[in-house]
Amino acid sequence: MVSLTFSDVTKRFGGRTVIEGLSATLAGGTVTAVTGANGSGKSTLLKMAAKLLLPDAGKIVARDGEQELCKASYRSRLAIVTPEFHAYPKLTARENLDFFLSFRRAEALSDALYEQLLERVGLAPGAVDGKMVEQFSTGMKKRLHFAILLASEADVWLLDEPGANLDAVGRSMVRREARLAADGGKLVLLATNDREEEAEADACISLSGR
Ligand SMILES: Nc1ncnc2c1ncn2[C@@H]1O[C@H](COP(=O)(O)OP(=O)(O)OP(=O)(O)O)[C@@H](O)[C@H]1O
Repeated sequence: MVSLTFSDVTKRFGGRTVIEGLSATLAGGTVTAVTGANGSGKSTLLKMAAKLLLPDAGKIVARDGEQELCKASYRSRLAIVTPEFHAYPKLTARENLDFFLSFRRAEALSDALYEQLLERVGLAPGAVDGKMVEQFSTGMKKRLHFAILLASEADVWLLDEPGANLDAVGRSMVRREARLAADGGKLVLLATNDREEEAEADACISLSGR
Protein backbone atom coordinates (compact mmCIF):
# COMPACT_ATOMS: atom_id res chain seq x y z
CA MET A 1 0.00 0.00 0.00
CA VAL A 2 1.09 3.53 -0.70
CA SER A 3 1.77 5.91 2.19
CA LEU A 4 2.66 9.58 2.22
CA THR A 5 4.72 11.21 4.96
CA PHE A 6 4.88 14.96 5.53
CA SER A 7 7.86 15.91 7.72
CA ASP A 8 7.95 19.44 9.07
CA VAL A 9 6.48 20.86 5.85
CA THR A 10 6.26 24.60 5.41
CA LYS A 11 4.77 26.43 2.41
CA ARG A 12 4.99 30.16 1.81
CA PHE A 13 3.64 32.37 -0.94
CA GLY A 14 5.63 35.57 -1.16
CA GLY A 15 6.26 36.57 2.42
CA ARG A 16 3.18 34.74 3.71
CA THR A 17 3.45 31.39 5.47
CA VAL A 18 0.36 29.34 4.64
CA ILE A 19 1.40 26.00 6.14
CA GLU A 20 4.05 25.80 8.85
CA GLY A 21 5.84 22.75 10.23
CA LEU A 22 3.21 20.19 9.24
CA SER A 23 4.07 16.57 10.05
CA ALA A 24 1.67 13.74 9.30
CA THR A 25 1.66 10.25 7.88
CA LEU A 26 -1.17 9.26 5.57
CA ALA A 27 -1.56 5.53 5.25
CA GLY A 28 -3.06 3.41 2.51
CA GLY A 29 -6.40 2.04 3.66
CA THR A 30 -7.45 5.25 5.36
CA VAL A 31 -9.42 8.40 4.60
CA THR A 32 -7.81 11.62 5.87
CA ALA A 33 -9.76 14.88 5.84
CA VAL A 34 -8.03 18.26 5.57
CA THR A 35 -10.20 20.95 7.07
CA GLY A 36 -9.85 24.68 7.63
CA ALA A 37 -11.34 28.00 6.68
CA ASN A 38 -11.22 29.41 3.14
CA GLY A 39 -7.63 30.29 2.37
CA SER A 40 -6.18 28.13 5.15
CA GLY A 41 -4.16 26.03 2.70
CA LYS A 42 -6.23 22.92 1.98
CA SER A 43 -5.76 23.02 -1.80
CA THR A 44 -2.11 23.93 -1.30
CA LEU A 45 -1.67 20.81 0.84
CA LEU A 46 -3.32 18.64 -1.82
CA LYS A 47 -1.13 20.14 -4.55
CA MET A 48 1.94 19.36 -2.47
CA ALA A 49 0.59 15.83 -1.92
CA ALA A 50 0.34 15.54 -5.73
CA LYS A 51 3.87 16.94 -6.05
CA LEU A 52 2.50 19.76 -8.18
CA LEU A 53 3.89 22.23 -5.64
CA LEU A 54 7.12 21.90 -3.68
CA PRO A 55 7.32 22.75 0.00
CA ASP A 56 9.68 25.60 0.97
CA ALA A 57 10.95 23.52 3.88
CA GLY A 58 10.51 19.94 5.03
CA LYS A 59 9.93 16.78 3.00
CA ILE A 60 7.08 14.81 1.51
CA VAL A 61 7.93 11.18 0.86
CA ALA A 62 5.72 8.60 -0.87
CA ARG A 63 6.38 4.95 -0.20
CA ASP A 64 4.99 1.63 -1.32
CA GLY A 65 5.51 -0.47 1.78
CA GLU A 66 9.08 0.36 2.78
CA GLN A 67 10.20 1.39 -0.69
CA GLU A 68 10.40 5.09 -1.50
CA LEU A 69 8.63 5.98 -4.76
CA CYS A 70 10.19 8.36 -7.25
CA LYS A 71 7.98 11.22 -8.43
CA ALA A 72 7.10 9.60 -11.77
CA SER A 73 6.14 6.30 -10.21
CA TYR A 74 4.10 7.97 -7.46
CA ARG A 75 2.35 10.24 -9.99
CA SER A 76 1.38 7.25 -12.11
CA ARG A 77 -0.51 5.92 -9.08
CA LEU A 78 -2.48 8.98 -8.09
CA ALA A 79 -5.67 10.61 -9.27
CA ILE A 80 -7.02 14.05 -8.42
CA VAL A 81 -10.53 15.42 -8.25
CA THR A 82 -10.36 19.20 -8.27
CA PRO A 83 -12.60 22.07 -9.33
CA GLU A 84 -9.78 22.98 -11.73
CA PHE A 85 -10.50 19.89 -13.84
CA HIS A 86 -12.67 20.28 -16.93
CA ALA A 87 -13.84 17.47 -19.16
CA TYR A 88 -13.79 18.26 -22.85
CA PRO A 89 -17.06 20.09 -23.57
CA LYS A 90 -17.37 18.91 -27.16
CA LEU A 91 -16.99 15.24 -26.25
CA THR A 92 -19.61 12.93 -24.74
CA ALA A 93 -19.25 11.32 -21.30
CA ARG A 94 -18.10 8.10 -22.93
CA GLU A 95 -15.59 9.89 -25.16
CA ASN A 96 -14.18 11.77 -22.17
CA LEU A 97 -13.87 8.55 -20.19
CA ASP A 98 -12.15 6.82 -23.12
CA PHE A 99 -9.79 9.77 -23.58
CA PHE A 100 -8.72 10.28 -19.96
CA LEU A 101 -8.56 6.59 -19.18
CA SER A 102 -6.42 5.83 -22.20
CA PHE A 103 -3.52 7.26 -20.15
CA ARG A 104 -4.35 5.19 -17.08
CA ARG A 105 -5.70 1.80 -18.04
CA ALA A 106 -4.12 -0.98 -20.01
CA GLU A 107 -7.53 -2.06 -21.30
CA ALA A 108 -10.17 -0.02 -23.10
CA LEU A 109 -13.37 0.66 -21.20
CA SER A 110 -15.93 -2.04 -21.91
CA ASP A 111 -19.62 -1.25 -22.36
CA ALA A 112 -20.36 -3.17 -19.17
CA LEU A 113 -17.84 -1.16 -17.13
CA TYR A 114 -19.09 2.09 -18.67
CA GLU A 115 -22.64 1.27 -17.59
CA GLN A 116 -21.48 0.24 -14.14
CA LEU A 117 -19.54 3.49 -13.71
CA LEU A 118 -22.54 5.60 -14.68
CA GLU A 119 -24.64 3.74 -12.16
CA ARG A 120 -22.07 4.13 -9.38
CA VAL A 121 -21.86 7.89 -9.83
CA GLY A 122 -25.60 8.29 -10.37
CA LEU A 123 -25.64 9.35 -14.02
CA ALA A 124 -28.65 7.97 -15.88
CA PRO A 125 -27.64 6.64 -19.32
CA GLY A 126 -30.66 8.38 -20.83
CA ALA A 127 -29.45 11.71 -19.43
CA VAL A 128 -25.93 11.50 -20.85
CA ASP A 129 -25.83 9.26 -23.90
CA GLY A 130 -25.56 11.17 -27.15
CA LYS A 131 -24.99 14.47 -25.32
CA MET A 132 -21.85 16.54 -25.27
CA VAL A 133 -20.49 17.48 -21.85
CA GLU A 134 -21.25 21.15 -22.52
CA GLN A 135 -24.92 20.16 -22.22
CA PHE A 136 -24.38 18.70 -18.72
CA SER A 137 -25.24 20.45 -15.46
CA THR A 138 -22.36 21.26 -13.09
CA GLY A 139 -23.28 18.32 -10.86
CA MET A 140 -23.37 15.96 -13.84
CA LYS A 141 -19.87 17.10 -14.83
CA LYS A 142 -18.70 16.47 -11.28
CA ARG A 143 -20.18 12.98 -11.36
CA LEU A 144 -18.40 12.32 -14.67
CA HIS A 145 -15.15 13.40 -13.05
CA PHE A 146 -15.83 10.86 -10.31
CA ALA A 147 -16.44 8.16 -12.92
CA ILE A 148 -13.00 8.93 -14.38
CA LEU A 149 -11.53 8.65 -10.88
CA LEU A 150 -13.25 5.33 -10.15
CA ALA A 151 -12.02 3.78 -13.39
CA SER A 152 -8.48 5.16 -13.04
CA GLU A 153 -7.35 2.34 -10.76
CA ALA A 154 -5.22 4.89 -8.86
CA ASP A 155 -3.93 3.93 -5.42
CA VAL A 156 -3.95 7.49 -4.12
CA TRP A 157 -7.03 9.70 -4.30
CA LEU A 158 -6.60 13.43 -3.74
CA LEU A 159 -10.05 14.99 -3.56
CA ASP A 160 -10.42 18.76 -3.33
CA GLU A 161 -13.90 19.58 -2.04
CA PRO A 162 -15.33 16.48 -3.71
CA GLY A 163 -18.89 17.13 -2.56
CA ALA A 164 -19.04 20.68 -3.94
CA ASN A 165 -21.80 21.11 -6.56
CA LEU A 166 -23.33 17.77 -5.65
CA ASP A 167 -26.75 17.20 -4.14
CA ALA A 168 -27.29 15.11 -1.00
CA VAL A 169 -27.36 11.84 -2.98
CA GLY A 170 -24.16 12.84 -4.78
CA ARG A 171 -22.41 13.75 -1.53
CA SER A 172 -23.41 10.43 -0.06
CA MET A 173 -21.95 8.72 -3.18
CA VAL A 174 -18.66 10.56 -2.50
CA ARG A 175 -18.54 9.36 1.12
CA ARG A 176 -19.43 5.80 0.11
CA GLU A 177 -16.81 5.64 -2.65
CA ALA A 178 -14.12 7.18 -0.43
CA ARG A 179 -14.81 4.52 2.21
CA LEU A 180 -14.88 1.69 -0.35
CA ALA A 181 -11.58 2.95 -1.79
CA ALA A 182 -9.92 3.03 1.63
CA ASP A 183 -11.32 -0.41 2.47
CA GLY A 184 -9.66 -1.57 -0.76
CA GLY A 185 -6.28 -0.24 0.45
CA LYS A 186 -6.25 3.14 -1.28
CA LEU A 187 -4.97 6.28 0.36
CA VAL A 188 -7.70 8.94 0.31
CA LEU A 189 -6.93 12.56 1.18
CA LEU A 190 -9.85 14.95 0.94
CA ALA A 191 -10.06 18.67 1.50
CA THR A 192 -13.46 19.53 2.84
CA ASN A 193 -15.66 21.77 4.89
CA ASP A 194 -18.48 19.24 4.81
CA ARG A 195 -19.12 17.90 8.32
CA GLU A 196 -20.35 14.54 7.01
CA GLU A 197 -17.24 14.01 4.88
CA GLU A 198 -15.09 14.96 7.87
CA ALA A 199 -17.02 12.52 10.05
CA GLU A 200 -16.40 9.73 7.52
CA ALA A 201 -12.64 10.24 7.73
CA ASP A 202 -10.32 8.12 9.87
CA ALA A 203 -7.99 11.05 10.57
CA CYS A 204 -8.14 14.80 10.24
CA ILE A 205 -5.56 17.49 9.53
CA SER A 206 -6.94 20.80 10.69
CA LEU A 207 -5.30 23.86 9.15
CA SER A 208 -5.50 27.04 11.14
CA GLY A 209 -4.73 29.45 8.29
CA ARG A 210 -2.02 32.02 8.86
N1 LIG B 1 0.01 30.27 -6.45
C1 LIG B 1 -0.23 31.06 -5.41
N2 LIG B 1 0.39 32.25 -5.28
C2 LIG B 1 0.17 33.06 -4.23
N3 LIG B 1 -0.67 32.76 -3.23
C3 LIG B 1 -1.34 31.60 -3.30
C4 LIG B 1 -1.15 30.69 -4.39
N4 LIG B 1 -1.94 29.61 -4.19
C5 LIG B 1 -2.60 29.84 -3.04
N5 LIG B 1 -2.23 31.02 -2.51
C6 LIG B 1 -2.70 31.59 -1.24
O1 LIG B 1 -2.49 30.62 -0.23
C7 LIG B 1 -3.58 30.61 0.68
C8 LIG B 1 -4.15 29.22 0.74
O2 LIG B 1 -4.84 28.95 -0.48
P1 LIG B 1 -5.58 27.56 -0.72
O3 LIG B 1 -6.22 27.63 -2.06
O4 LIG B 1 -4.65 26.45 -0.45
O5 LIG B 1 -6.69 27.61 0.45
P2 LIG B 1 -7.95 26.67 0.70
O6 LIG B 1 -7.95 26.31 2.16
O7 LIG B 1 -7.95 25.54 -0.26
O8 LIG B 1 -9.12 27.68 0.39
P3 LIG B 1 -10.66 27.44 -0.08
O9 LIG B 1 -11.38 26.80 1.09
O10 LIG B 1 -11.13 28.83 -0.34
O11 LIG B 1 -10.64 26.60 -1.32
C9 LIG B 1 -4.55 31.67 0.22
O12 LIG B 1 -4.31 32.85 0.95
C10 LIG B 1 -4.19 31.88 -1.24
O13 LIG B 1 -4.45 33.19 -1.64
